[in-house]
Amino acid sequence: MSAKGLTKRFGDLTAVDSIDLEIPEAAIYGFLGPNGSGKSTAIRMLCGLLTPSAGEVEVLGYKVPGQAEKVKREIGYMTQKFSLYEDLTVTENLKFLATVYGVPANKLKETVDGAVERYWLTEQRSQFAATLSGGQKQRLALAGATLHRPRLLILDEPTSAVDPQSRRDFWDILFGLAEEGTTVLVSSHYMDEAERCHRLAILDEGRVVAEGRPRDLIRDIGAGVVEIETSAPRAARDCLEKIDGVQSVAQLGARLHALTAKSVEDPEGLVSNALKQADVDAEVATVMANLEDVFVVATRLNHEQGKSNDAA
Ligand SMILES: Nc1ncnc2c1ncn2[C@@H]1O[C@H](COP(=O)(O)OP(=O)(O)OP(=O)(O)O)[C@@H](O)[C@H]1O
Repeated sequence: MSAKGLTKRFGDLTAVDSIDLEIPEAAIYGFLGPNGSGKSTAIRMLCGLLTPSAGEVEVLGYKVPGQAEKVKREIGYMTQKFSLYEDLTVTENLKFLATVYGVPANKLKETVDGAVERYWLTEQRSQFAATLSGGQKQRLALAGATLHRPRLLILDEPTSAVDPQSRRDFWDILFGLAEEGTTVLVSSHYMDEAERCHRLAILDEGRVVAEGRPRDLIRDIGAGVVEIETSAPRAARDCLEKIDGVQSVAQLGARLHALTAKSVEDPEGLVSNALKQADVDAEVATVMANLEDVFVVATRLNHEQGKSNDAA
């Protein structure tokens, strides 16, 4: 599927600003970005749920917005605030949804049983939805969103509020669906989740600021990444933020990551000398970037370009 010049304006606000995308089929494609960066709006336009202000989309062989109605029949959609009937059991929920999707009566049992098994809900099949754990509820919601075997599955921040194991289980299921040919669009602000996508677009203020396979984005970050381990992170940060060539300093767990400009030839030396001069005890090492670093560099560039466009 592809998008060209896709734009959405809400009054004065440009929520999605002329984005171009090429999304491979049968892959998991991620949208990563902070709150309000336009992920949901972009995804909703891509699958025909929201009419663009400008631009064109080609999806599942259809043109959007013209053929949006046709696309809608072939998508499964699950958002963070999925709704289940809490006072119906797992199988009753699925039976109800299958009926809504128009699964014929003689196929209902087979469809529901298949979903129960595939989404690891066999033990809970007679349990009321209200009594399921967060991860089980989420699998039930996904089972519901895929009962009609959609070719395109849209997941809008699907794994907020579930634990890491449930998140991993959920992703195992997604990989299975993609292998069978489903295209999955997923929005997230979790880096670990974004890292699992086959490809991803990083959005900032409605623009695509980086796009590609996670490992390529990491390899091509265009910045030096220096990891700092210290018992005085605040002092280290204060010191490094004043140094020319250091573009940003972010705390990642117990460590700091300093990102240095492309032009800096010896990032580790620069950081290490600055800390020594400021009397901050620290261990310093050059490390591979991670997606969070990529995200920081890409959004920073976007803001700098925005500022220079404003000044021009
Ligand atoms: N129907 C609407 N009317 C007016 N403004 C809207 C509407 N939908 C979205 N917006 C605005 O468009 C911008 C992008 O919103 P969007 O929901 O696409 O961001 P997001 O990246 O998905 O954010 P989040 O991670 O919080 O879901 C926001 O500033 C939001 O307030």
